Amino acid sequence: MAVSANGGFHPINLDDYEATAKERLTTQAHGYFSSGANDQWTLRENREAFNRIRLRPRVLNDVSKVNLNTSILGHTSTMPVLVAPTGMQKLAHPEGETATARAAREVGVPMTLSTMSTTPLEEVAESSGKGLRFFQLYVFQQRELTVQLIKRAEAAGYSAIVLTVDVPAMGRREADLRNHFTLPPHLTLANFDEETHGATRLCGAREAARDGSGGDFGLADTKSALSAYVNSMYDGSLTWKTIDWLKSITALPVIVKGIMTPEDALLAREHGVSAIWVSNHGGRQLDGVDAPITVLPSIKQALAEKPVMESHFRMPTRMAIWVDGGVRRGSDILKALALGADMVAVGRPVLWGLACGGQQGVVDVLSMIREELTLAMKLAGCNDVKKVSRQLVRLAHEPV
Ligand SMILES: Cc1cc2nc3c(=O)[nH]c(=O)nc-3n(C[C@H](O)[C@H](O)[C@H](O)COP(=O)(O)O)c2cc1C
Ligand SMILES: CC(C)CC(=O)C(=O)O
Repeated sequence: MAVSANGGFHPINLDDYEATAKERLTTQAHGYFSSGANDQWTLRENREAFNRIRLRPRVLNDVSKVNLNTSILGHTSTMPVLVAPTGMQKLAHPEGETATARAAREVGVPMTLSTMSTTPLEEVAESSGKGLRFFQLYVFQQRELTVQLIKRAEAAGYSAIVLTVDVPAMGRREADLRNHFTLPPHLTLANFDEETHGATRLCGAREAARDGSGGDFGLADTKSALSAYVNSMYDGSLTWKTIDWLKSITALPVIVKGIMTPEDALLAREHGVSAIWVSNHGGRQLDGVDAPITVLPSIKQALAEKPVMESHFRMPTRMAIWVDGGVRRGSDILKALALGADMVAVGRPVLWGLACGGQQGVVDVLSMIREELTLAMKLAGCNDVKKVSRQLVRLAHEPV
């Protein structure tokens, strides 16, 4: 049980954080954080897919010390884990994104800040100082607004732009429709001001839908203010040329988040991105798609089979692979690394930690992940994340 008889909170795994967070959050906030799209098949599959992957431990390999240090975009992370972008974190805790960023810095892992932050990106940067931060970008129909966001992220010391490409329209999150999701009056989308953006608050969904500048408004937009907002503000016309445009206006590395097929992974590399982020948005967009961990091996293989040589040095171009979705155990991270991921991201567990204990709660969640990963490495006979190989796992269709 997550909460002891005296009301103390003694979590022993990430699910305990989730159970306690549910008790502490409003119905609207918990519904927004936890839910997936439609029947939530993909949301469940993100977890279940990990259960179908078996580990193949080796023994007698001196695991008295385990090295988790990982290089990422020329920086160092104390483990191959990063914080995924999640919107509106002040719904979880009054210190919201600031607490998450400080916690990530304390633990020594990168934090990705969402465009949909309830704290201005500059304030997050200032409060977390030298911590490694990436900025997640949604492209707005107002292109100038998008350019301003990028310039501000550069000026504030973010080290990469993570372009999310799996939200050309809002996924159908039925919990949000049932709860008539909106931001409470004391919170705003803090990266924008009312004058330039016109919608720093998700006000009444019905009005937002009616006032929107474009898009087809359906039932969802009259029931969820977030749905109305996204469908009226985001640019649904993005193409691969958008990557070229983005690269032409920023010198920061560009990461594309939301890749789910080998075809798109190859295209991403052709367009010169620094990393692809294999993700189905935590099961919140298209229900019925595979889990990222399921598609990861075919993406890895396609990239290896068709290497691209850098013209000058004749070296294969190295595009990193990051993955997220349903990671709740240290052994999940080990499986993802074995199947070809360079970095593994966590979304909801960080929100549960934030809801349970603010900055310290997020530190505790990330520390628990580190402890579990270290133990999984030891028990699998691997003493360095750089040495994790494909031989460490067996997929269901492979012989024992
Ligand atoms: C409440 C919530 C808000 C999210 N907001 C964003 C966002 O603003 N931008 C984005 O690219 N992804 C967003 N995501 C997706 C996460 O970055 C990530 O892909 C997903 O949560 C990973 O799955 P997990 O929660 O099972 O770890 C959000 C996810 C959740 C649960
Ligand atoms: C505005 C939303 C699209 C933010 C988001 O990415 C999410 O809630 O999953």
